Amino acid sequence: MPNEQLRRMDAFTFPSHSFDPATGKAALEYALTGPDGELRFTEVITFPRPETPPSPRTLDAFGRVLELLHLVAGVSYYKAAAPPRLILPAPLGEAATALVTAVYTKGLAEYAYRNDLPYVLELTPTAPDGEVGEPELLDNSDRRPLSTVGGGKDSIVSLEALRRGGFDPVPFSVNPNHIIVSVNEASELTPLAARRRLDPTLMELNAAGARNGHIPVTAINSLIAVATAVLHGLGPVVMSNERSASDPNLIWNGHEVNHQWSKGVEAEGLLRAALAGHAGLTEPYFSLLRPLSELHIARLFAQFSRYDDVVTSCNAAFKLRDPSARWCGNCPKCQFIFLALAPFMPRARLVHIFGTDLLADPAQAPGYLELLGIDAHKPFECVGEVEESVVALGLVAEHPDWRDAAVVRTLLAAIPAQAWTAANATDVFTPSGPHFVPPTYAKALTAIS
Ligand SMILES: CC(=O)N[C@H]1[C@@H](OP(=O)(O)OP(=O)(O)OC[C@H]2O[C@@H](n3ccc(=O)[nH]c3=O)[C@H](O)[C@@H]2O)O[C@H](CO)[C@@H](O)[C@@H]1O[C@H](C)C(=O)N[C@@H](C)C(=O)N[C@@H](CCC(=O)O)C(=O)O
Ligand SMILES: Nc1ncnc2c1ncn2[C@@H]1O[C@H](COP(=O)(O)OP(=O)(O)OP(=O)(O)O)[C@@H](O)[C@H]1O
Repeated sequence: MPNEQLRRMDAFTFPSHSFDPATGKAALEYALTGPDGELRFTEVITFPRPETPPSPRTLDAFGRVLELLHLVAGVSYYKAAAPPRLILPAPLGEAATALVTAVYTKGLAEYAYRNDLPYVLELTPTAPDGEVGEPELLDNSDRRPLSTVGGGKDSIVSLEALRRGGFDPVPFSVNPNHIIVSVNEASELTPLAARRRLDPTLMELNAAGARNGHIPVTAINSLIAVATAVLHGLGPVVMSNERSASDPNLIWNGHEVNHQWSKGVEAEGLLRAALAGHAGLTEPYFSLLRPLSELHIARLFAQFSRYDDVVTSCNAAFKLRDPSARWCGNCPKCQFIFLALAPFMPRARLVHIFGTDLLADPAQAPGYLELLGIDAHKPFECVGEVEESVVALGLVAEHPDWRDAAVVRTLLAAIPAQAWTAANATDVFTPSGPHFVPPTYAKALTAIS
């Protein structure tokens, strides 16, 4: 479909969704509609099937989570045209409406900013009038937790914290690639996995120059994880989203633009409320690492060496097409994580993990200046706060392995005195800030501290 037709699309709708318990397949249908006709998409999610057939009650709760997933996963297709109207298929309660509205506005804020579509930040979904049935309560909070694994250091810290805290976690991933498979193998835990297949039409539209951009993928993965936990009679989904994920990159037209919005604490609260209000789940989902800074998590990760040959946080390794084998060694996320881990491990170990020494390579200095807040805004990537980078730089400057590294010398010469003052005022190693960690799970974090 030519791009002019796509740009005339005036509504995005959710025609239907279905689930087949015999195959574990859910089909989520979407449509862009406009004066030139309709463009349909089907996303297919294949859930792992439980050993014993789920009860009607379980299937009812699962179906309600699937309703939320249907609405949230539409962002991938909405963004190909960004029409002004979002038309929901059925009446929706307050908490679920708040989640869906936020996912299409705050979750798409970076996309709106980069494509210069300010109205996306103000989208208001419409739904047919009608009563919304109250869900039956489902309390699985005492069952084994499902702990998501993304291949990076954060999920590894959670997995190990849960294990040491005696929680017997089940690792879970959506579309696990070779990195995630290797991390799971290194953990020696038996994982569950779901498959997610985007409609191939989306790739054709992208190739033809349709609108494209960042989407709140963590909200989608989170709901797939919660649906899987419900289907398998498991307990809460444990995420590994840190404190700094809630920090915006910039303000645009009076709105916060946060690349990591769906990893932030606001999204976590909205998701929990929607799962309670719409599906009756009492303790469905929380981030264990929420009170911690990235630098604190890096320090905790350093104590686990069994993942050194496999851990990979670089997003380039998770692309659907042409992924890098492991760390690309040249993006803000690689740069940040290298600096964050450097104070807490010998240089030889870190260079082994990354396959390269970023702090010895002068070409990396400009990227580090951005991370330190000296040039431009915080990059649109999963990186920590500017103060965390400054604290890490202060620590490597005193570390015998790192203090003479070329990039460390360059950065120390460039950093203004006020940056040190601001960083000294923040205690990055003291847990703080709002979180939803249930009291029973608090011991998991103390077990690895
Ligand atoms: C791996 C990655 O960073 N992908 C982003 C990239 O996509 P690219 O075109 O380079 O390659 P693919 O990932 O193979 O995707 C192909 C196209 O498919 C569409 N798409 C993909 C996944 C999906 O869930 N929905 C989709 O619509 C999209 O049109 C792709 O072009 O650039 C894209 C455009 O900016 C991004 O949308 C891709 O981001 C992925 C959705 C992704 O998984 N990104 C995570 C690595 C990511 O950004 N994580 C954030 C968490 C943010 C959050 O709030 O959840 C983070 O680590 O900070
Ligand atoms: N493919 C996936 N399936 C399920 N959950 C995922 C997947 N990828 C990431 N996640 C989860 O989403 C959250 C954010 O992912 P993120 O990439 O920041 O974490 P990570 O891979 O654990 O660590 P790092 O920040 O070092 O990359 C984490 O809780 C992670 O477990």
